[in-house]
Amino acid sequence: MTAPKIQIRQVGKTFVGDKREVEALRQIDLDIQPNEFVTFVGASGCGKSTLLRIIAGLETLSHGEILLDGKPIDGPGVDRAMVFQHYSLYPWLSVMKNIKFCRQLKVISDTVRGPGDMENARGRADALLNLMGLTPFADAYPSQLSGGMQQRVAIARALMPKPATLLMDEPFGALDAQTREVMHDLIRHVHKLEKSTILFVTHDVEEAIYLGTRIVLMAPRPGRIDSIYEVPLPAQRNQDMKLSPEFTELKRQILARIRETSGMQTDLDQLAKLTAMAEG
Ligand SMILES: Nc1ncnc2c1ncn2[C@@H]1O[C@H](COP(=O)(O)OP(=O)(O)OP(=O)(O)O)[C@@H](O)[C@H]1O
Repeated sequence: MTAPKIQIRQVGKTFVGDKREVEALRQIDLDIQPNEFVTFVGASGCGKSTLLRIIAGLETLSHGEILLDGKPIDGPGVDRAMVFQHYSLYPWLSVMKNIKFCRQLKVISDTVRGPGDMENARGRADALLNLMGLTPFADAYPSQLSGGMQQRVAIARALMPKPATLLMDEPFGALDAQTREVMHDLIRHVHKLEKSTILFVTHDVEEAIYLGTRIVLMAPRPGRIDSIYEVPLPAQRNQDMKLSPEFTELKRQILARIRETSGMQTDLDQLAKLTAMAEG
């Protein structure tokens, strides 16, 4: 059996403010295998983004440890790339320059690399542009692109340094339903092609099932893992699978569990009681 890509051991995170402390994560234990596609769902505030940010090295943890390829994470690295909901492209750079930007930084910072690497970088940038269907827009600026296209540029830029792990925090949250479907098939294709390990946070349960091989459902106050679901779909997916009984049953189970863990059910019950009282 292969060693896990990521080992999350007893991880806790408490944000300490002037007036109060927030326990964003408590006792998170999870192993993620190389080339897995794990999706994270759960009520708002259950710590999904915090966990991703800790793995990215953008946030420190308060307890426990996270091992990446057996070594503790001690900051950001080119082996991990993060994609956010807001595309955060450089508006003054063309599509091609946005994609190459991160790679250039890596090349400049790495004295062992020479001009040959710049050639490789150009080849990879061209290949990524092609993969994302952006070749005709290489010289366009972000403001000239739709939201879906901007997010494709952001994904291409994240993939440029060949990160083994891709951390995606609601990357398609701002896109319309049709564009999201296209992006879903694209990101599954990227996963297969690049053999990356993907951790993907979403509020959309359908998205979590369609993309993931495993779904981690988190619960809030404190943020913790509530349950883990294996997705009963084949590796090769298509949009029609969303209508299958396995898919709809899993979606029903997960939505019900999110309602239970978020306290929304109690709110709805109370609302129903109040409505009944008001009606007489
Ligand atoms: N920098 C911070 N300082 C203080 N509290 C924070 C900080 N970042 C997150 N939190 C708190 O930690 C908890 C978890 O937040 P986090 O954003 O990780 O949750 P989430 O599950 O991603 O939420 P959402 O689905 O709404 O994006 C929340 O209570 C949030 O208010």
